[in-house]
Amino acid sequence: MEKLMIRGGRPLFGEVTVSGAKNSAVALIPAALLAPSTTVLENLPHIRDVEIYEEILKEMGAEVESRDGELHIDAADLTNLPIADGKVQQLRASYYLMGAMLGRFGEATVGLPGGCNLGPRPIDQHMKGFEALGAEVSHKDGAIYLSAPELVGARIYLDVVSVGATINIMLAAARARGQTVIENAAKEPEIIDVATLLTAMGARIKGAGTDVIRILGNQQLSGCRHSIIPDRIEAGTHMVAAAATGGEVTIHHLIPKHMEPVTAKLREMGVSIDEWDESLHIRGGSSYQSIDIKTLPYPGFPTDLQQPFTALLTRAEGTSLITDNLYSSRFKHVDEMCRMGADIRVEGRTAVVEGGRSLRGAEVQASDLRAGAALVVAGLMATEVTEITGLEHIDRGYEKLEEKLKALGAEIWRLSEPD
Ligand SMILES: CC(=O)N[C@H]1[C@@H](OP(=O)(O)OP(=O)(O)OC[C@H]2O[C@@H](n3ccc(=O)[nH]c3=O)[C@H](O)[C@@H]2O)O[C@H](CO)[C@@H](O)[C@@H]1O
Ligand SMILES: C=C(OP(=O)(O)O)C(=O)O
Repeated sequence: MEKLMIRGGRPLFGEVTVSGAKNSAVALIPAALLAPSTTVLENLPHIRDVEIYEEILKEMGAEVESRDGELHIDAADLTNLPIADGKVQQLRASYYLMGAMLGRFGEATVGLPGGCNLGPRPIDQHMKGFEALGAEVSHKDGAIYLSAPELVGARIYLDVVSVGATINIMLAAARARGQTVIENAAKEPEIIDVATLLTAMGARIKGAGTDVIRILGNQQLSGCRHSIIPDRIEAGTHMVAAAATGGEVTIHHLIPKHMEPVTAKLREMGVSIDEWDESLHIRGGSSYQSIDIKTLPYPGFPTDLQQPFTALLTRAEGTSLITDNLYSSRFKHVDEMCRMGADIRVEGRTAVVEGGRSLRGAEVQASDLRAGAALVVAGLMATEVTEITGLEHIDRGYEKLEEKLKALGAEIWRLSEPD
């Protein structure tokens, strides 16, 4: 078993560079399967979700080679194997194999996805989209079977704003005959990234980044070269860690516009932030105001940073409220943080954080990716040593987290112990 050990209490100082976005990478890799040729993805993050995808693609007959931070995917000899179990359950974004394989072959068998356990995570809107494009959807032995004699563009209104459904429908629609219109689409930057790739492959896409996206399909897509956008959630995690330790950190390779909901909330607390074209400078203080946060689809405050913010808010003066409007049970970090001396209670979808508490090191477990990030932030703030287990969750989504924090002055190391 591996453990992350943190001796807290040291302010972070220095510079850190953000990696490519996890939630883009895991959509762009399956998108590359839509063309029977080679796509090169630059700025790929070295994270477990990407590694699992590479393994899945190799099993399906694609040639995959990782060199100099680039992933070369040659999908010419891709075979339409059922992808029913095993690796697909290790990550959430394996659901994009449905849209990609349906688009490429008109048929797909894909197991139900895994990913962070945040309460119910239905995929009914993905299925609604595939059906509108002409696919028949059936469930068999825990897998979903999709089949369409021909994919034909359609008008699809999403009942729920969903990142996954928007991208999955875009993938299948990129190879459909005619135009698809997605209404009430998600507006996340990762959706624009996918649209940029699909456009370079030969689809015509308008409106990505707004709530109406138009996709004119092309059955002759071809490979291309694409550079992945910076990870706004990793950037936000460093911003929170810098503020939480009262440090001073310059964060490079980010898009400040993507950080606006996070920047606004940190400024409201009293954190000083300077912005440049591709960098932010965070200057933490010794005391912060309490704030209220409500997570919403982009451009609202991201649910993926709700948990790390909870750790920071234990330092604020007064009571803060954090409501997660996307996931009803994204609070598994709370009990662990209470073991470290935090005073937080969960009331329905809201965490009530009593500020002004000093945290102390404890043995805690990361139950999901951002719970892990929250515990790392808590560990950096705490006195004494914090031991974090459940690192497989953190490794799904953060590239070299402890190396990056160590370079900022954190006392953090990984221990391997026999199980
Ligand atoms: C791999 C990836 O990109 N993961 C991100 C993606 O997850 P994911 O794509 O799973 O999240 P969605 O945007 O689809 O989910 C948003 C909300 O819609 C609901 N919903 C979603 C689909 C559906 O068919 N029916 C339905 O009811 C979900 O339960 C949730 O409450 O967006 C989330 C919201 O920003 C982020 O937390 C995840 O990091
Ligand atoms: C919830 C997340 O990931 P996933 O959707 O891959 O489980 C996340 O990145 O915070």
